[in-house]
Amino acid sequence: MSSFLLVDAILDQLAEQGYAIVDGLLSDTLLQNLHDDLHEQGLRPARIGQDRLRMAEVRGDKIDWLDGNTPPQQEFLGLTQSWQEAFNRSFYLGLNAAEFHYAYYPEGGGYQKHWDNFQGTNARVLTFITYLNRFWQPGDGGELVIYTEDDSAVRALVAPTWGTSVLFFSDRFPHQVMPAVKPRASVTGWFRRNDPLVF
Ligand SMILES: O=C(O)CCC(=O)C(=O)O
Ligand SMILES: [Fe+2]
Repeated sequence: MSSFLLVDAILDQLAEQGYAIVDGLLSDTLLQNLHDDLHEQGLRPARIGQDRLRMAEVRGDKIDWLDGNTPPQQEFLGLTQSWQEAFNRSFYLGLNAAEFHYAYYPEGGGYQKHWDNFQGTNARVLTFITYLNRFWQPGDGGELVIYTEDDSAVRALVAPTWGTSVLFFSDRFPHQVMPAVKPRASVTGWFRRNDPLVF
């Protein structure tokens, strides 16, 4: 499927179920270049919440924010701009910013169940993840578990395989990363609505 049709598929799935799972949104070349770029960056242990505590038992990944300082980051961020416009056109979301980071979970790393907004904020509107694990097999763990909005059951289970992309409305779905048997890499980020009146 062409990437234009995939964006349409994402819009349809988001409208119908609040989340979308697609394969092939990014070209194989871009996936490879992002993968190589991730491994060249000096990733740092991720921090939790506004107090920026580091708690490896809650969240085991290392991250590096994309600032567009390499060609694959520039290409990726350009694509996210066009998607942001499509999301705004379809859903009137008023998205006006986006942020993305590489994430790398070492062997055994996971991320306990959480929502993606810090308490008392709702700037993160849409969560986006693309996985960069070429040889992921059943049994390697690291699945993304998306729970129902009332947090009563599992809604979807996503294996973090090469080129799989996931989007969901950040405020609606609690989710979790199961411990990975092998190191697990991704690009993760958020389309945001930053309130211009709040400083
Ligand atoms: O990598 C994933 O599948 C999800 C990551 C996540 O939930 C997060 O970074 O907030
Ligand atoms: Fe999350």
